[in-house]
Amino acid sequence: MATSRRAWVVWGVGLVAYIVAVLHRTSFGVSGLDASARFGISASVLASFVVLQLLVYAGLQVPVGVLLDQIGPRRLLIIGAAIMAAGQVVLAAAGSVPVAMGGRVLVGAGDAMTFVSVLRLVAAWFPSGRVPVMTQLTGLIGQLGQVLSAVPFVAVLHQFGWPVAYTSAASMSVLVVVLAVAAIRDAPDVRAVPIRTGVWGGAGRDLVTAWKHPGTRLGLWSHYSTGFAGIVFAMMWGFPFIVAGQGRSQALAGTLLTLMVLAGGVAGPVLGVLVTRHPLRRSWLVLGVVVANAAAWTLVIVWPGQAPIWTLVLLVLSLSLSGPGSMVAFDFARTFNPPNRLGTATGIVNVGGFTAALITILGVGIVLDIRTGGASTYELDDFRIALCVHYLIWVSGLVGILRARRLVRRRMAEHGVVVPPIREVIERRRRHRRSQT
Ligand SMILES: N[C@@H](Cc1c[nH]cn1)C(=O)NCC(=O)O
Repeated sequence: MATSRRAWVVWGVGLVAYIVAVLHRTSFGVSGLDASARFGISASVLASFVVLQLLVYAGLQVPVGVLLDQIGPRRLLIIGAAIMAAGQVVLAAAGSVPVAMGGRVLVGAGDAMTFVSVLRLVAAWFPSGRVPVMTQLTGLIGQLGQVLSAVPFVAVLHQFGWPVAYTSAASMSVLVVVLAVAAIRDAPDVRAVPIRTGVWGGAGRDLVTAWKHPGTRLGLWSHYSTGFAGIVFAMMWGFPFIVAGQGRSQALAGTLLTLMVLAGGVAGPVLGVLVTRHPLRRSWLVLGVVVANAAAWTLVIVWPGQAPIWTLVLLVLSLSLSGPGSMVAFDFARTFNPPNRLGTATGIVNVGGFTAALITILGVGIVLDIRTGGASTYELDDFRIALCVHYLIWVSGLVGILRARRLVRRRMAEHGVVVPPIREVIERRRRHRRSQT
């Protein structure tokens, strides 16, 4: 299947929808100080907005995935954009914490519908060999939304104030609705992807079948183990750790976070190409990302006293693999499930990283609170202990990956596909190379 011009247009509009979703997702974080002043709230209440939003996002992934298989990506994307626009309008007008939280719930709900819809469009419109790279590019370019919230959104906020900033963010989603209505179709040949509009009876069965396939669970555990570390660092604890824990400047913290996004821009396409070239070795890519993340954090955590800058650079370079690594998980969902169950399977996979991030953000916060007795004056040693929550996720994730991988390989062997152990492959290649010299 060749890629048509229409495919690029559909992907382009889907991508704009995802960029705008990431803009909405991150807009509250960048207006934290203004939010504190506007609603008179403390840092912990502010953090609870992030937690609530992640909770709604993660909690809706499975129902949204099921819905995607029923109504198709075009409609779901449009509904998601409309809900996010409503959420940002509510926030623009909010004068109290409960109303503002209601706005964030709507944003989290609409956001939950966007990424899975775009991935479904990618799978439907692009040849399968191109899907891993297009998936990586989608995840990668989507993060531009974070830049849009950090720069133009903050500029409008400070120039024209809270209501104007949030209303203009809402208007971006109205634009997405218009573009999606005009340009998006579920698939090149709608009959090629059976969207079972109105057939809800099979949804529960699909959910069970998708879950029962070990390939879906391999995706879930892969997303869980790789995706969370980057989210935790970027959305919550990276900045405070560098500034309050490591005693570095805010400028350096900002530079390191930017470096993480830029390095992710290189890592994403590289991982996409590796997945295309070595589809039977995807789990090793995932395991490599987990080991790289854990090793870099361990180095920084055990370093006596303030860690040198090069270790912090190494940490953010390693964490830049987190987002792209988690995209490999969606490839498991895609290749182990038929198109009519892909939304459900993608939703299940996407629960992983966001749930793990939620647990870690809360866990680190709780340990910090216990250590400091609730005062928000954190020392390096407090962070050292609190950040160990990461290991719980890595260990449980690795167990999940290895168990699901064993079941996947057993199932593949039943269908005549035997994946030779990596040691055997390396040895075979070494012997082959020796015989040629
Ligand atoms: N892994 C992320 C996206 C990503 C890719 N590269 C950096 N981040 C993911 O799972 N995204 C889902 C979403 O809704 O953003």
